[in-house]
Amino acid sequence: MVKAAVLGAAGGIGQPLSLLLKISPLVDELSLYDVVNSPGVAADLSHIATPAETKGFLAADDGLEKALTGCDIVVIPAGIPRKPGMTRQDLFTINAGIVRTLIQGVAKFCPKAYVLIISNPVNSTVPIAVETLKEAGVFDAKKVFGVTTLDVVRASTFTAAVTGEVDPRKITIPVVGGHSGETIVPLLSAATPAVSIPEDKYAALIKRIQFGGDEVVQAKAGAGSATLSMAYAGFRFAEAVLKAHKGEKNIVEPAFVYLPGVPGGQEVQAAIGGQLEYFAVPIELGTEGVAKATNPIPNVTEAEKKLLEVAYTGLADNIKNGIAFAQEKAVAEKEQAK
Ligand SMILES: NC(=O)C1=CN([C@@H]2O[C@H](COP(=O)(O)OP(=O)(O)OC[C@H]3O[C@@H](n4cnc5c(N)ncnc54)[C@H](O)[C@@H]3O)[C@@H](O)[C@H]2O)C=CC1
Ligand SMILES: O=C([O-])CC(=O)C(=O)O
Repeated sequence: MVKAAVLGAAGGIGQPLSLLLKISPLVDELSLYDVVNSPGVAADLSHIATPAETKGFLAADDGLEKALTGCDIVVIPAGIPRKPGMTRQDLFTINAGIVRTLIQGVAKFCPKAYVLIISNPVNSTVPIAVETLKEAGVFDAKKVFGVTTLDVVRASTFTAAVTGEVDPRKITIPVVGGHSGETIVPLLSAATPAVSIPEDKYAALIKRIQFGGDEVVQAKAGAGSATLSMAYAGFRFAEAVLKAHKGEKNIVEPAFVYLPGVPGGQEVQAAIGGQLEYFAVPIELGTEGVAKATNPIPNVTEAEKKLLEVAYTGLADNIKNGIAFAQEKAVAEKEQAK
């Protein structure tokens, strides 16, 4: 029996993501939680003739507790999206608190669940989640993921558009680092199968993958950011976690993880200079989450080395902000409780 929860289920990502989970044979029970409209979304989805029992919960009447109790996997797309002119870090003020509160719920009601964080800025919300779980004494690094799959999906799509491959799914490109602008590092040299990008197209392709989110934000012109492609990507990652949980082998997807706590993470940390505790790398998934983080950068090109250097600097700041926020809140809460 697998129980999944979507927190932020009534939103632009939450609704199509919940639809994909509802029609997945990997899910037996589906909890939809939001501060608005989740019972409506749940009633709608519940008419679909698939086995997953679907229920909606609001904050009132212990909704978060009811949604999360017994959950095996929690996917979190709660929080505000960008408008044109904003960076993902501009979302921190509001989304940091939302993620912390929801993770406190996870710590209390389903501490052993896989936690998939979509809410931006991922480079900071994941450290917030980790600090919050540590504070509650229930942190398992193997089960906490920042979802960067959309960068991997975009890398396939945009690279295929350059090489002329008609099916982008046939191209796999590791995308490492973080999830915003220049912290996103596509390693085209490690593509499988190998791809040949004309020199005069390389910089534009990298930029398009790094700033793919902006394309959607601008096209939606104030009505939000990527939702449908993100629902596809979020489901793809959730499905990978659940398939590996059931014992399927050789499932590898990049995700943003806490390196000191996962198998292989310390080697990756050393390979990226020893400073950063968080980094997106290809993860081999197993029955208990991360089975192994793999070092994706043993053979990077000079151009990729430069991209990585820029990413390290940006990431360090984003991570620091997330940790500081969670730690300050924890101290303030303890003071208040005295
Ligand atoms: N990791 C990634 O690759 C991507 C991340 N995102 C991020 O995902 C987040 C959600 O984006 P959208 O779905 O487009 O936004 P949206 O505004 O359409 O939906 C967000 C939902 O969260 C709900 N919400 C707000 N506060 C909540 C709380 N305390 N508890 C539960 N639910 C709460 C809202 O009621 C709303 O239904 C944004 O932060 C966005 O930047 C978006 C695209 C890609
Ligand atoms: O660009 C945004 O704000 C949403 C996002 O993370 C993406 O589309 O990659």
